[in-house]
Amino acid sequence: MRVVVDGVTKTFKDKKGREVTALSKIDFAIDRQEFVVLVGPSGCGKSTLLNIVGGLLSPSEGSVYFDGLSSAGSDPRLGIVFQEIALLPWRTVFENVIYGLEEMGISKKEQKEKGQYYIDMVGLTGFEQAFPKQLSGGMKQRAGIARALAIEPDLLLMDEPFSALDAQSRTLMQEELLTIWNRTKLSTLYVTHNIQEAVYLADRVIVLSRHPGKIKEIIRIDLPKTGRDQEEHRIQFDEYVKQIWDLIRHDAQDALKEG
Ligand SMILES: Nc1ncnc2c1ncn2[C@@H]1O[C@H](COP(=O)(O)OP(=O)(O)OP(=O)(O)O)[C@@H](O)[C@H]1O
Repeated sequence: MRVVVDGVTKTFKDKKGREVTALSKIDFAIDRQEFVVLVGPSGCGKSTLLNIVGGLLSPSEGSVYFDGLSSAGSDPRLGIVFQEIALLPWRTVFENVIYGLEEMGISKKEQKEKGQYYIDMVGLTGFEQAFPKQLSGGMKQRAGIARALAIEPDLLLMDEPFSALDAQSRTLMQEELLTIWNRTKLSTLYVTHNIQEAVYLADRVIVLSRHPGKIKEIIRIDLPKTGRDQEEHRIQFDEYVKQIWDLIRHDAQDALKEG
């Protein structure tokens, strides 16, 4: 799916009833089979923007288009993965993964085939009958990804999906996500505040600044999609990280002061 975000502005009312502009005149596109990462300091509006694209929030101004048509509210063609994966605790991994398929009303046989296919894809084979409380953080995240993929969405939205994981699990999940992405080639919008993660995953990185959230720069990561972390690409990889950090540093310092 091709996504166009056109002139999106979002204002909220703060506790004192004053208008706060969280996002101001945001324009960008996500091409078919493109992995776009939104990066920026705390409070720059990354989650707000992702929620607007996902139809969970409506913009104050501007529009979002899916394949040229104005999007309206939640759309069955979207798969969404949040930081806190809300698996249903009384359902097994398998039952959680097929949740969206049940809602779509497809046959039991197809639910079983698709559910198993995506459970295998995320590396949870053997855990079909486990309950969420029996899973590690990384496994829960895998189950959440399988659930989002099972509906075979046209657009995948991910909001800091690995930020609750320890550093090692996070690295492994990033690798795994790229492997999965290479198989599905889904148009993806991914939010993170982790610059290395952005450079590792993205075709393009959109750097946002804060107060109000605006696009500061869009950077194409001109490295092969797999093996970016290998020695031969290290200098270029580090240059991208530095370039993005230089764009964010000032805002990040301000965010830190404001707490
Ligand atoms: N429901 C809301 N009501 C009022 N203000 C809000 C609301 N949601 C977000 N904001 C404000 O909008 C701005 C952007 O918030 P948002 O959560 O999108 O930023 P973010 O970049 O995702 O931050 P973080 O990295 O800390 O999650 C912030 O100033 C935030 O306080």
